[in-house]
Amino acid sequence: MIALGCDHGGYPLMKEVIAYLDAQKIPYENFGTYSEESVDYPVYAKKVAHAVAEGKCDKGILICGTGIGISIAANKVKGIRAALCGDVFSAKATREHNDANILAMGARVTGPGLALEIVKAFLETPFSNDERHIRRIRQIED
Ligand SMILES: O=C(CO)[C@H](O)[C@H](O)[C@H](O)COP(=O)(O)O
Repeated sequence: MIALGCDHGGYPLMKEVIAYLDAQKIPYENFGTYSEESVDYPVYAKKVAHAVAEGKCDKGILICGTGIGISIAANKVKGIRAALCGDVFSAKATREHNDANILAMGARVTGPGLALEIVKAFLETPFSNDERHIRRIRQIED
């Protein structure tokens, strides 16, 4: 189950992400927002981060205008490793190396074609389980 959240700046891209998940039959829970009416991104970052940190959802996708504010907010929740990605290499690497559990993107930065490739890479790439990466993740947690 994928937890979804965005602000008004991220909403146009979130619609594309939802269409992609529907087409791929990937289950999700949408925590909003649900329109382009102005809202505050920390509200949605918190909902998605808690759903992931508490194990109700396996991973999350957060989108705001740049992806910066919403990823900063999500990373305040213990157990969350939110990665702002604007390219496929980073999306793959953050799964393999950081075991990132939330993907953040910027709808005013990244176009929909690339964004969906980033989503695909993030959702399909497993954590490497490499000892050095496990050690570093533990250091982040500490
Ligand atoms: O938090 C952000 C910047 O780091 C996001 O891009 C927000 O979506 C953005 O700040 C919203 O801006 P707006 O002028 O209120 O639309």
